[in-house]
Amino acid sequence: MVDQSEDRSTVLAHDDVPLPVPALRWEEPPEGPVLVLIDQTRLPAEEVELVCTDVPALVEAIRSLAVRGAPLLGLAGAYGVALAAARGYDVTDAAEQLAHARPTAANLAHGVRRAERAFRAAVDGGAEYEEAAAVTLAEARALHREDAEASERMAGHGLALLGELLPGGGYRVLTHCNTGTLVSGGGGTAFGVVRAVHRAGELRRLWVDETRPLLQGARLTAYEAAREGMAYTLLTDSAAGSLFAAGEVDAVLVGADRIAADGSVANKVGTYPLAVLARYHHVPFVVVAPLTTVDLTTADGGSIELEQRPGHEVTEFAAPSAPGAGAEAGSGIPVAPLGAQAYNPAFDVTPAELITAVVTERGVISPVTGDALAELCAAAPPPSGEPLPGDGR
Ligand SMILES: CSC[C@@H](O)[C@@H](O)C(=O)COP(=O)(O)O
Repeated sequence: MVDQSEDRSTVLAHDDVPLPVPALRWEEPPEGPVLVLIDQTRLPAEEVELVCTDVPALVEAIRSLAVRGAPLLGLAGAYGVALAAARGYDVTDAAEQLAHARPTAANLAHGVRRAERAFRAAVDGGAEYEEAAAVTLAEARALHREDAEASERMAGHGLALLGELLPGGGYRVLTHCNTGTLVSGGGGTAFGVVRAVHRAGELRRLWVDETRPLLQGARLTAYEAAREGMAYTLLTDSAAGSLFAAGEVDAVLVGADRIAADGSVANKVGTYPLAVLARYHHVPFVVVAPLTTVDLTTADGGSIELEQRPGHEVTEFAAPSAPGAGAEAGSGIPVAPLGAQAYNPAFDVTPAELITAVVTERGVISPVTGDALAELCAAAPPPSGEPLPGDGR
């Protein structure tokens, strides 16, 4: 399969409209179905669409973070399988490539396996190939709708929770990474709650961690906050401590990439230090995530595979919005001596005991324990909790 991704080089004309600009959509031009993504590596300087016509192109978009964030990775995975089916590629091979494109977000393998199971069930049930492809696409669309609904429910639960934790309103919320419309079929996870707080007139300030090294906070959350008309302030990740010490943070809201059975949460690197700071300063630390992020097959935080990214993301500054910026060592501006070693985990793990509450579409867990998580999932266990044949984890 040849990488046929195409930079449509369209600067989207959405500057004057609030998000949601769909971060991902399915299109069926005469040449065949495609998955259209907003290239998140080029935001905020340019809103450029990336058109994926095959699975290797989508895998590359996932690895390069053109498409990113746990819930959106789930959708990309499911639509990727649908794309493989619709274009007549080997679905099993496509599912393997997609499921392992990045290791930490539970949603990716969940979305892939859900679509793959739908395809298999259709084929095993005697469906013609085209019909099975249509079933697979319908499954991806169903996941998309469910994710949008989950966003809405989490926003409602999160808003109510903040009202209980912090009576009086007028919150100063600190967030990390990017968790809004750009990562979801709907309004997002933690940022979805922030938006609900803002729309309720209760957001005094959004503190946005820049989120080193790839600046998802500075480039993406600030972009979403600006479009929502929020009062927001950007800070370097290392400035968070002094902000807590000054009493300027009322609550921390973050998303999650994988929640283990013991309630430990893997999220963007830098989340764990915020949880430690929040505990020391008696500030609520709240995780917002759909049940597709819960992985009951991973026993504890120590068993979560944490993606390690290339050192050049730390030793070089990528020029924002240059096509493929930062993708290759040597393509950015060096900020360290040549040959410097860099430690660059993409995620860290926050233990359950540091988390005030986990907000899901099905309700809020607080205190966060493995038992409470299992109970929440028990009514209808999240599909991500099922063993995933061939998932290799
Ligand atoms: C989008 S909700 C939670 C997480 O996916 C988010 O906080 C995050 O860590 C994303 O990491 P990224 O490496 O940008 O995909």
